[in-house]
Amino acid sequence: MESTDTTPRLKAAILIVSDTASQDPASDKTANALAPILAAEGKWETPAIKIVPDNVFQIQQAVCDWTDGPNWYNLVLLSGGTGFAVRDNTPEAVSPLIHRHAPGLVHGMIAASLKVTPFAMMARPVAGVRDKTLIITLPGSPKGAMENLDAVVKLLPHACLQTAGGSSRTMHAGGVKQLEAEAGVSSASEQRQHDHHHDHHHHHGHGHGHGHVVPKAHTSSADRPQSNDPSAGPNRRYRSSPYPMLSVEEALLQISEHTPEPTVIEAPVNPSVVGSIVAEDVYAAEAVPAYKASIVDGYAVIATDSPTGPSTKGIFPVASVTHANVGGALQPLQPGTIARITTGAPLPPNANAVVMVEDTVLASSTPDGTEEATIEILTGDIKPGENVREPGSDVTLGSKILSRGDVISPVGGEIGLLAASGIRTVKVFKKPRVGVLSTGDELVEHDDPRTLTGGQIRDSNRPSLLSCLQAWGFPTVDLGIARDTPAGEIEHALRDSLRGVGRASSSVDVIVTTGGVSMGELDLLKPTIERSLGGTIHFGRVSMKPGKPTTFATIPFKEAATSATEGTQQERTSKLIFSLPGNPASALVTLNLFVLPSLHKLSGLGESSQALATKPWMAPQLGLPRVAVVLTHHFPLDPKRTEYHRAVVTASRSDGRLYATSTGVGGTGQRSSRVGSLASANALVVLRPGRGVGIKGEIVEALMMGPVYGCDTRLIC
Ligand SMILES: Nc1nc2c(c(=O)[nH]1)N[C@H]1C(S)=C(S)[C@@H](COP(=O)(O)OP(=O)(O)OC[C@H]3O[C@@H](n4cnc5c(N)ncnc54)[C@H](O)[C@@H]3O)O[C@H]1N2
Ligand code: MOO
Ligand SMILES: [Mg+2]
Repeated sequence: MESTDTTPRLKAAILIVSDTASQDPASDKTANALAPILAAEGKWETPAIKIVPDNVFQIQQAVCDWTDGPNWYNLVLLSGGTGFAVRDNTPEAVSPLIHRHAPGLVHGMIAASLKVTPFAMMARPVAGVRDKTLIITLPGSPKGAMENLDAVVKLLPHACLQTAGGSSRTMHAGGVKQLEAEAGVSSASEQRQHDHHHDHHHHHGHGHGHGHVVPKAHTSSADRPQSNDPSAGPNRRYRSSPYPMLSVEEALLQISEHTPEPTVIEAPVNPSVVGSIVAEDVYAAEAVPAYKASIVDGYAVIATDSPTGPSTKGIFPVASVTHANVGGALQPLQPGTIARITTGAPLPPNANAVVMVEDTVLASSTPDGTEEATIEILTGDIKPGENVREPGSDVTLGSKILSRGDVISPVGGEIGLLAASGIRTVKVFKKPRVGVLSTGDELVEHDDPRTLTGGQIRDSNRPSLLSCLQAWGFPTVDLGIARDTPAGEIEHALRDSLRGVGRASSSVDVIVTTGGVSMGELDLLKPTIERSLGGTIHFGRVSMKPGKPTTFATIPFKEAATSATEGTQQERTSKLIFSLPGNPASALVTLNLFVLPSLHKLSGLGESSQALATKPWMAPQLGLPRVAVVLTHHFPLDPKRTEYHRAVVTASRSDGRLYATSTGVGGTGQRSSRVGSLASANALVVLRPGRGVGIKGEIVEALMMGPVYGCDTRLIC
């Protein structure tokens, strides 16, 4: 049936899910069987076709390529992987992507297949809407796929138009009745009854309620807690967190275990490499100095050790002049003459020492009066080698100048050494790129000039977290604000940042989000990570104050890696996501405590142990430096959670110790909503849980977030 109207055609895509066909595309017969069924309707463009293996992540990525972003398709059909075999996981891949399920289509397809074979009972199809795209899974066999598509194909244009936001009035005018007639479906009112009848198929709650068994941390994936299903509604949400409460140490261990090894890049020797860790020992490409050089401004002479040799004392003709950067070959110095020389300039051949200009006087000038003719040297005990740098005496050609694990510090010493030794590029560990996303319906850009209304608040987490990350030297991407509603906005923002589209021009390695990790019905991060992105939450609660609901997860991710020998190839990696609490002090404290060590590991700081042999006094340190501090007053203790109390640490000049003073005790001082508790703070004082207070004068551990600027004036410095 050829279409005679001129309305734009709908876009369809077919994803063949099959390990076999992905190895041998010619073995697939289903795509070619399905395309003519769509073509016969006259309403579809020629479908796009792609083949992937039975791999959840690859299926999801292929579907999202067709549903997300500006080039979305009206219809995505998947074929294969819907049965009971172990590798059949298409429904598991597609379900989390669906925002609104369409069980009617599923019933329709199964009913049609049951007329042909009872095996239809073993099909597990999924259908529903993601954004503006209708997604339907079909069986893998050409025959089964055709039967299923035949059962629903007449409805699809109408369904897709509604999905895409078309008005039902214009669509009705365009012939929904005709479509219904063609499809042989019931009238709209009958359809409503039908839907109602089958409504119980919506919303599969997981049945975890109060009193469910809380699994032990990280035994097996089957034991892992599962987040709330947000679509189940607030009356079905958990009333106690399913995530085990980890200690900070256990949480750090999880982070260390799941943070990938650092990757190596070749970087130019310039300020952009500061803060990087050297990945391969570096050997001097040039000697420093490359020639015999003067250390002072004066006169190059021929000195001798022999008591009977000629003295350097006396009047000598100035035979030549050498400046730094002298061009061409130097004339050898003749015995009995001297050569004027500047600091750093090469000595002429035969010269072996330099007399400082301060140890000489002018004896005579040239006839025109402009130049030195003879100079009197006042000292007779100049030794060979005096005031001379031998070639390679600062850096020997080929000697090791930096070791794997060394930090290229902002002090400038390492950059200087590399530059001096003729090193133009250096192998370092790649600094991770960090994306920062704020979540929450209440958030307003901090610089929005409008007056806040209702429950609106300024987004203070994003600027504060981005500033902190940049100050640590990591490249950052501002991922903006994702709203809790409409559903899917957080998921889209996370997917885009992983794929390097939208605000992230290239893919980020680590995502930091704030907000939405606790127990509220709009706390969507955990379910989004687990259910929509197929991620694994390694912890979702930590026994600490502030920061209790801090969440750490990995998301499987496949990215193209280019290898010089094999061209572009696919490589499986995972990305890290730190979902920090929304309370501003909690967000900043947990960024310092949990995100920094992971970024340090990704940057190769853990490799510094290699450099330890040469620097035994320096233990490699991931995360904030730990020091001992003396409390200048009583600090209240939390009975249950370890507290990271924001404090100003100062150094005493009199006893050399560090002293900690709280940024605010009592009242609202350390409240996790009060970001002001971090203003002026340079340390987190670690207070283990207990009764009463940490007593004035007690020595406790503190984590240094910033430099020690002041000395403690109350402590006699
Ligand atoms: N029933 C329970 N409620 C809460 C618990 C709990 O265990 N049981 N934990 C509390 C703790 S502790 C924290 S911390 C917070 C964490 O909250 P969420 O991570 O879920 O964050 P939100 O609910 O989205 O927001 C909390 C708070 O922070 C403000 N916020 C959010 N984003 C920003 C931002 N970008 N800039 C500034 N402020 C932000 C938000 O407006 C809220 O006021 O949960 C407790 N609740
Ligand atoms: O643990 Mo929350 O971060 O205190 O308020
Ligand atoms: Mg919340």
